Amino acid sequence: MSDTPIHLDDLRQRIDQLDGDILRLISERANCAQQVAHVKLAQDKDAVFYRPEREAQVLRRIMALNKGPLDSEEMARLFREIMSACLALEQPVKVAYLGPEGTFTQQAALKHFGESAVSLPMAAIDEVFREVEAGAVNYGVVPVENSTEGVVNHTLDTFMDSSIKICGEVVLRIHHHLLISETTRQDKVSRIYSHPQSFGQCRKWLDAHYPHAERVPVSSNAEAAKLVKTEWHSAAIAGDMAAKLYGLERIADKIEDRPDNSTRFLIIGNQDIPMSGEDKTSIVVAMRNQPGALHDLLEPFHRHKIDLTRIETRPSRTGVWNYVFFIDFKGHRDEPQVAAVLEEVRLRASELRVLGSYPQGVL
Ligand SMILES: O=C(O)C(=O)C[C@]1(C(=O)O)C=C[C@@H](O)C=C1
Repeated sequence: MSDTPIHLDDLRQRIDQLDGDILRLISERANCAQQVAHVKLAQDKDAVFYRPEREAQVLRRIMALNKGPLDSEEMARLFREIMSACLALEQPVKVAYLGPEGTFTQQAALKHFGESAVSLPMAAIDEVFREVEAGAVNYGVVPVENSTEGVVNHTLDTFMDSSIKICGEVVLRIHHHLLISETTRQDKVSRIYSHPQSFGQCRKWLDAHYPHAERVPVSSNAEAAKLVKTEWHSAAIAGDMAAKLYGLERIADKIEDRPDNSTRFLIIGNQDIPMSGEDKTSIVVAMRNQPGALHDLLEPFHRHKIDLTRIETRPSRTGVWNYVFFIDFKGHRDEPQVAAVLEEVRLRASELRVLGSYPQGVL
């Protein structure tokens, strides 16, 4: 360290200079993105502007290049927003999510697409699927599994009746808080509203701190936050977005039982996504009802050394789908190894649908 004193004014002058440079470079980048849009349109009048595989590559590269002092996730988040704004210049992306406003699903949508995306709340998971299928929005965001509470069955079931594709995934750390409004008598809380999954994730904390409060399940955490506004003896369990949206006070922070509590969301769309280099594939398979069916199904994955990341069984809802398995694994359907496994599985199964190959979540 040199002994020369550092002056605040000098540092601020340097920051002003750097901000000027950053501004110029971001504008140059935005100009490039506009030119990309022209090139895409010249190639195809129905060009798709959002390219998840490219976005994943950009973010991964930034994280690899980063030398600090900002941590790589923080840096990638900044670039996430720059890309989101650049994409909005090409064409604003419209995203439906499981609402209402203030849900974790909205937070996941913004984390994945950035703040420049237009996000639209839907009342139910099926509605998100329908809006995407109808082309009313470009993409949808739905929850699929939570590390504490397990799978969101409704999302998996909806895939069985739909031709929608999976275009991406995003994992969100879920922090729950106990929230009250300005009219709540904090010492008189006798009722707590939340989504059933959130009650499940905060069970031990509630047993220890509010064993006698009535737990009232509602359709979303945001709905819970809204209800608290009108009742002086009630509290809600919800996340930061809902707390901010309804102006509630946090009286207990991060009350989830497991500190690593997280939820995985899927990005759904009508598009096949090219390889990004680090991808996942999701399939749904129906097997004939016979002994050894599951072994037959999994054996090719084992032989080709393909890494399974999840397997779920759902009851079949038609005669054809005796056993239905939802399987996620590492790799892209265009990789020869993966293509070979899919071919083998197709021969053994009574039905196979590839729901999508997509970049593994980066942020
Ligand atoms: O490379 C592209 O295809 C672009 O449109 C540029 C860009 C970017 O800003 O880097 C913007 C949007 C896409 O989703 C991916 C990347």
